[in-house]
Order: sequence, then structure tokens, then C-alpha cells
Amino acid sequence: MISLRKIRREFVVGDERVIALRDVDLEIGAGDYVSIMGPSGSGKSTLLNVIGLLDRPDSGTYLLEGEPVTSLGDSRQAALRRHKIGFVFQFFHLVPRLTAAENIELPMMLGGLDLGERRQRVEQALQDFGLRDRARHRPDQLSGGQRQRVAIARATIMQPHILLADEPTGNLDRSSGQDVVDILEGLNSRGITLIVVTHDPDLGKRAGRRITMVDGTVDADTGGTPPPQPGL
Ligand SMILES: Nc1ncnc2c1ncn2[C@@H]1O[C@H](COP(=O)(O)OP(=O)(O)OP(=O)(O)O)[C@@H](O)[C@H]1O
Repeated sequence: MISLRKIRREFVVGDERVIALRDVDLEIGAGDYVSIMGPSGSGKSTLLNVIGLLDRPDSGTYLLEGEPVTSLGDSRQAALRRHKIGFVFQFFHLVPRLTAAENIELPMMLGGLDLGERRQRVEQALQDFGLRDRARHRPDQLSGGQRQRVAIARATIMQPHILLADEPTGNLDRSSGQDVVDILEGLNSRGITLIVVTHDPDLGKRAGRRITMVDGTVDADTGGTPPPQPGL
């Protein structure tokens, strides 16, 4: 479902050039649970951003559910992202002036869903994520764990096939972090493809497939289904 071929991403700051991704090849299957670990600066977030269509590679090919996406225009990429991909961040990225319910509703407004459908899905999500008594709270009136649950509800309200999480527990205490991991793994067990970038080895090793990035390349890749060998 996710197929990356020779994905390269460079950043130039002043006269310094950083190669964040060095011709990365990667296949991730539907429903997989993948963790991405590795030292700071090894390219983990850049890889997640490319997969999530938040960033464009400088070269290489990305097929998302068979469709080549790198050459698509911004508005087509945004539409694909809205429908197929959910993104959860370390610092939640909620809209501060909107309530929990309004944050969850936002992608459906952008996606043009009608009011009845939006209300029904928001109610269900508040129920599913244990937020019914926090619907009218703004993010600054919520705990970190509650904020991340709102963020996960928002990321999944359009029923995407893929959920990308960049350090989802990085800003949470142990118990709230565990709640968030349970929610993410519950979503994966119901079919969503889950890709988690983390510095936490305990979280990283929970994934069926564990990828380690070093210096812009995939250094280790264990636990996944091996790709088919040509000629076999
Ligand atoms: N927008 C940017 N402009 C310039 N350089 C960038 C940019 N984004 C990332 N980089 C550089 O690309 C490299 C990879 O960054 P990336 O954020 O992907 O690493 P990471 O493995 O996620 O690191 P961390 O674990 O610290 O979050 C780093 O050297 C970083 O400084």
C-alpha cells in the first residue's frame, strides 16, 4: 500500500546541505504495524512527512495504494491526505481556539461532510476515546493525554487507511502514554496501517515490524514480511 523507491530529500541551510533521506526504498503493507527508531537527525520525521504527504521528496517514486503521488499538485495531495492519512504529533497540533468536539469535526468540514454525519461521528468519537465529558473544553483546558486523544480522534475521523504518529507519547507521562499506545494499537487491530516514530525502545519493540534509520538510510528492518524475490 505504501511503496517508496529511491526517495531522496535534501535540505539546504545557508551553504550547508543535509541529506535527510538517501535513496530510501521501503514497502509497507496494508494493516502493518511499523515502528521507526534511530538517532536524532537520522531522517525519521522526514520519512514520516514524505509518507504523509506533508513533504515532497526531491527525487524518487512514491506509490500510495498503487497511485503515484509525488507528481500530483498540492490540492490533489491535500485531498488524498485528508481521506487516506491521519497524522498524530508529539505536541498535538490542536487548534487552540476550538473545543475538543470542534477540533475533531474540523477535517470533516474541510472534507465537505454534511452536518448530520459530522455530529454523529463526533459523538461516536467522543464516546470511543473517553472524551464525552470534555467535548466543550478547549485544548488548554485538557490534560496532555486528553489532548492526544482528541488529536487521534481528529486524525481518524475521516476513517483513513493509514495512521502516522510522530513521537505520540513523547510529551506524556507513562500512564497517559500507555493509554495512547493502547488506542493506537486498538485502531491497528481493527485494520488501520500504523507507523510510529519513537525514541522509546519499549514502544518501538511492540511493533510487528521495526525499522531503524541511520544517517538517512534504513539501517535495520526486522519482523516484517520479506519482499518477494525476483525470479522466485
Ligand atoms: N525543514 C528543514 N530544514 C533544514 N533541515 C532540515 C529540515 N527538516 C529536517 N532537516 C534536517 O534533516 C535531518 C533529518 O531530520 P529529521 O527531523 O527527519 O530527523 P529525526 O530522525 O526525525 O530526528 P529527531 O529524532 O531529532 O526528531 C536533520 O539533519 C535535520 O536537521
